[in-house]
Amino acid sequence: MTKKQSIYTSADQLDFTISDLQAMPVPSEVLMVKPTYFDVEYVINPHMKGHVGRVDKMQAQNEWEHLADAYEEHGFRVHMLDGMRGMPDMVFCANQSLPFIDTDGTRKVIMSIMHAEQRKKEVDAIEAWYRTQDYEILHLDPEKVSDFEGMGDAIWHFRRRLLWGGYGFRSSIEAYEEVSRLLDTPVIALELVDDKFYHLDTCFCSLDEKTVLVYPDAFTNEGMKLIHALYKNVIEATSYEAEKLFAVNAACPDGKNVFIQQGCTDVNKKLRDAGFAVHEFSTYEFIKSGGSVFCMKMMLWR
Ligand SMILES: NC(=O)NCCC[C@H](N)C(=O)O
Repeated sequence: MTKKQSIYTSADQLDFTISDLQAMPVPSEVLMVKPTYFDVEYVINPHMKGHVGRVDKMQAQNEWEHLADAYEEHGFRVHMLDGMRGMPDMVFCANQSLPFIDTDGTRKVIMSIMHAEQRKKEVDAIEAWYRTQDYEILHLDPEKVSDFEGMGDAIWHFRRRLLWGGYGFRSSIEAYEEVSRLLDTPVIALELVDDKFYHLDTCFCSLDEKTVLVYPDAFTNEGMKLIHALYKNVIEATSYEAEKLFAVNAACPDGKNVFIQQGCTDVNKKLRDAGFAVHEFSTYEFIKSGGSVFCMKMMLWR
């Protein structure tokens, strides 16, 4: 596909369909950061309010282990990185980077520029791990980009070279000009309008090439038009399940199996009706910090 434009912010700019885009392999490995030092120590999103010092560490460890086991049971190799003292949010390892595989098989990663001061030092810790993994490491120009929180906001279309990029709270739209240039990939930029859905991964879950799970009120009308223009099936979560159960912060690592927080009855029925297998997990301790299944891992290519 010859790209006329790299960043798309409205549906009338679209000059391609999904089938015009190059294919991208599905990741086969997962990075998870152990929750040893996970806690709620500060408030940088609305979900953390009232939860400072209230994490049940033992329960968090159990929840994390069940999730890690599930990736292994589904055939993914899981890299488990030690958490670090003083970095209570490092366990949300979707946020410090955006990995990528090039058309020639080169593995690259763009390191984040965290918006929250409290989380900035996590990026060096994750970068040090990528250095042991033969990834080409790329950095955004801090003169041009103030913030970009990796796969919290930048989500690959399943199996296609197209990036969906949320902006407004933790990442700025300028980041996507840089990301698009560095990865030579078009980006659909979606403005986020509700601070309870401060990362794209709280309101947009790419399930397969044709299907996405969203919480519509987190987007502008134009954003929803873009989503409907490129996805045949748009599954919508209710406000209760999206906000209280983080239903949309689910993960569908293989286009078939959806890993999701327990109790999302309405979304689960819609997922099953659409042909997906649903696997429920308790992530209540992590929801206290504003995260759930999706942001507790990073998908990687081997
Ligand atoms: N949604 C995500 O991608 N990550 C969850 C991050 C939670 C963390 N307490 C934060 O506010 O940055």
